[in-house]
Amino acid sequence: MKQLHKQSSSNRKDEEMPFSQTPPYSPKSLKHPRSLPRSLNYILKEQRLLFILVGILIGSTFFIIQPSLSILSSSDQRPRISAGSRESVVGNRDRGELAQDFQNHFGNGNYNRYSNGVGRVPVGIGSKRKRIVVTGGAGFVGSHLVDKLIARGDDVIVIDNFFTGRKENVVHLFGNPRFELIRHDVVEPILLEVDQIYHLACPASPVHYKSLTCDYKTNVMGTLNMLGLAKRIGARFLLTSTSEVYGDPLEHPQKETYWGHVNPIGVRSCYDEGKRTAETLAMDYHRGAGVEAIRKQPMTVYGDGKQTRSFQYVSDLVDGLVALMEGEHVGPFNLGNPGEFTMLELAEVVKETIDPSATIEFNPNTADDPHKRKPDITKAKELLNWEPKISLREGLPRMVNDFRNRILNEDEGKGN
Ligand SMILES: O=C(O)[C@H]1O[C@H](OP(=O)(O)OP(=O)(O)OC[C@H]2O[C@@H](n3ccc(=O)[nH]c3=O)[C@H](O)[C@@H]2O)[C@H](O)[C@@H](O)[C@@H]1O
Repeated sequence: MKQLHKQSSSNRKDEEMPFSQTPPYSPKSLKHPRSLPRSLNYILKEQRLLFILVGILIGSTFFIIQPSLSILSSSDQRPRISAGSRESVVGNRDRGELAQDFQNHFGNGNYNRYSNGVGRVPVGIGSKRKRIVVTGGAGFVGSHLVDKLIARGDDVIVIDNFFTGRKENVVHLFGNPRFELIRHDVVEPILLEVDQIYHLACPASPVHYKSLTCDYKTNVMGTLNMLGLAKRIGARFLLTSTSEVYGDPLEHPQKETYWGHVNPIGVRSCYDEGKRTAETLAMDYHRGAGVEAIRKQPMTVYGDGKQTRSFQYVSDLVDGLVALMEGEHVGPFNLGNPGEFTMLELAEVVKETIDPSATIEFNPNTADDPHKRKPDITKAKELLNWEPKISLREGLPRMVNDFRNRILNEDEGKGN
C-alpha cells in the first residue's frame, strides 16, 4: 500500500502494546483522579468548550455518497472500473461474506448495497475486515470514531495534517498492526486502497474558522480529492458536514431538506460555505459518478445568551456515523440531539454539573451568530434506527472525564 510521510513520533511508548491490549471503544474512562480545574482548562482553552459543545455536539449533517459505478449486479464478476481506476486492486468479496461481515458487526440488517460487492480487499486475500480511511482522524470526533472501528476489528488509516488534531488522540493505537497514521494534507491527492472513506478533515474550531487561517481550500480541494479517491476505487464515502450549513435558520427545527439561511460574505461564511460547497461536491459526485477557560475564570457568553443550540455526546455521533456508513442510504442526514438549550441554560448546566463556582461574562456577539438551532432527526430515526441516548447533563461530566484522561495519557507519554 502506498503511503505518504508515514508518521514517526518520538512519543511512541505504546508502540509495543499488543493488539489484544487495545482498549475497546468507549469514552475513555478515568484512570486516576487528577485536578479537575486542569482538565477544564484544557477542554476550554482556545474556546474549546464552546467549540466542543457548539461545534460538535449540535446536530450535524452528514453526507454519504456511493459512486454508482461501484454498484454492479451481483452476477457481474468484472472489476468495477471508473476513470483512473486500478483494476489490480479491485477484488470481489462474495455476498455471503459481506453479509456475514455486516452481521458480525451489527446483527441483522439490510445489506443490499454492500452485497452488490462494494467492499474490496486485494485479490487473493479473503479477509472479512474492512479497510477504512478516516481523514481528520487525529481530531476529537475522528479519534473516537477510529477507536470504535479498530475495536470492532477493521483496518484503519488516519490521514491528518495535525492542523488542530493531536497525535496524543491516537497514540494508544501506535504499534497496533491494524492502525496506520499518515501526516498528509488532504488538499493534496493521495492514493490508497480502501473500502470506506470517512472524510472529517476540516479546520473546525471557531478559533480557526473565524480568522484568516480559515481554510476554505481544505473543504473544497480536500473534499474533491477524497471524492476523487472514492470514485476511483469505488469506496463508500461519508462527509461530516455541520449544522452551520443551516446558517441563522428561518425554519425550526431544521430538516435535511431545509436549504439554510447563510450570509455568504460574513465572518463565518468560509466555514459555512466551505461545508455547503463540500456537500454540493458530494452530491455532484454522487449524481455524476453515480457515485473557552472557566477555571476560576468566567464562562464567556456571546450576546444576550438567548440563542439556542443542541448538544450531542460524541459516542452518539460516532454510532450514527457508523450506522450511516454501513447502511444503504445516500444524501444528508441530521445526526444530532434535539435537546435545545439557550447559551445561558448551557452555562447553568455547566455550572451545576462541573464547577458551581464558575461565573458568566457577557461579550458582544459575533456577526451572523444563528439565533436558534435544533436538528429534526426524524429521517435518521426512521431510516437508520438511530437516535442519541446521552443527554447534555449526562454527557458533560463524561466529557470532562474523557479530556482529563487524555491529559493523563499525555503526561504518562512524557514520563510525568
Ligand atoms: O461538528 C463539526 O462541525 C466538525 O466535527 C468534526 O471536527 P472536530 O473533531 O470537532 O474538530 P478537530 O478536533 O479540530 O478535528 C478536525 C481534524 O481535521 C484535521 N485537519 C484539519 C484541517 C486540515 O486541513 N487537515 C486536517 O487533517 C485536524 O488536524 C483535526 O485532526 C469533524 O471532523 C468536522 O468535519 C466537522 O465539521
